Amino acid sequence: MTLIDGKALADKMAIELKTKVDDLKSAGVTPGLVVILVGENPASQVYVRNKERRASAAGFHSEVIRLPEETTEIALLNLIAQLNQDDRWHGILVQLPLPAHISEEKILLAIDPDKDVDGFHPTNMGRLWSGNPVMIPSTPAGIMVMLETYGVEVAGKNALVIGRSNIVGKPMAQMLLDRHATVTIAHSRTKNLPTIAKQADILVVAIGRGNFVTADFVKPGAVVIDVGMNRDENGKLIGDVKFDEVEPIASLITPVPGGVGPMTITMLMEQTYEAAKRTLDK
Ligand SMILES: Nc1nc(=O)c2c([nH]1)NC[C@@H]1CN(c3ccc(C(=O)N[C@@H](CCC(=O)O)C(=O)O)cc3)C=[N+]21
Repeated sequence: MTLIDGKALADKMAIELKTKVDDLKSAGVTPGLVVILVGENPASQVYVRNKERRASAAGFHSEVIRLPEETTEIALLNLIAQLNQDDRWHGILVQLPLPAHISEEKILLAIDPDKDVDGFHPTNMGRLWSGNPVMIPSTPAGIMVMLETYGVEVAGKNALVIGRSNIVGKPMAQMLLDRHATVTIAHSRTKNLPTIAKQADILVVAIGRGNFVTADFVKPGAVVIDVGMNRDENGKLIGDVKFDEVEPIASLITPVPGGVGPMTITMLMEQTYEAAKRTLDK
């Protein structure tokens, strides 16, 4: 069996989370997650609906604030300031990408780092890179849980991360490094990528190009994690890895859909729960 079933793991963790949330509620705290969605990006609509469903299934207090495309930067900053002060919310998530007239950097800086469930605030990035993670990006966090659950040895292994975004590639590299992998980060300017990829025991692909990784990139027995979310010419969801070709070579591989995506949402929920629990210690 070579498949890493992210959907099944997410469903299992959701049941366990519900129990933990019930206990926290008995102690007087209901985890609260608020998601802000600006504009009409159709892909964002799907993700946000999934988050909403998972949050209410876990027994969270949850709300999606939908704002029109023409919302100004200052209006969004004011809203965030207000949510930062509101004790009902333990997690604040601003769905990316934002419309071009709003600075993502300014918006991410405005979120209280202790409520930044995405872990995108520079304070949280710094905490992660200095070995004191608090809120961490959900996609790589979910990948680490999948590796652990499927018994993948990370220490001493060659890990290659293809993609260098702040959201996936960079935090992924740091989390693998923290678990003692030898980490390489490759990207669009990397030369001889198939040759480098063939050295990897663990290959994480987050480059955003459909079917980019083919059989000639993959060392026999490698663990292949596909973060890609692309649409093919028929509108079908496809990953960055050519699954049918790579699956027979890999020892473990994540499918798209049903792999990394559901675990991303699970980790958002877990981190909101953890943030809510921390308020008990204050
Ligand atoms: N501030 C912010 N935080 C995010 O975490 C964030 C974001 N912005 N912007 C967009 C990306 C993308 N993302 C996904 C989450 C779940 C699935 C997911 O559940 N995918 C399902 C299928 C979904 C489908 O069928 O379209 C799967 O892979 O099985 C996908 C993508 C979170 N993102």
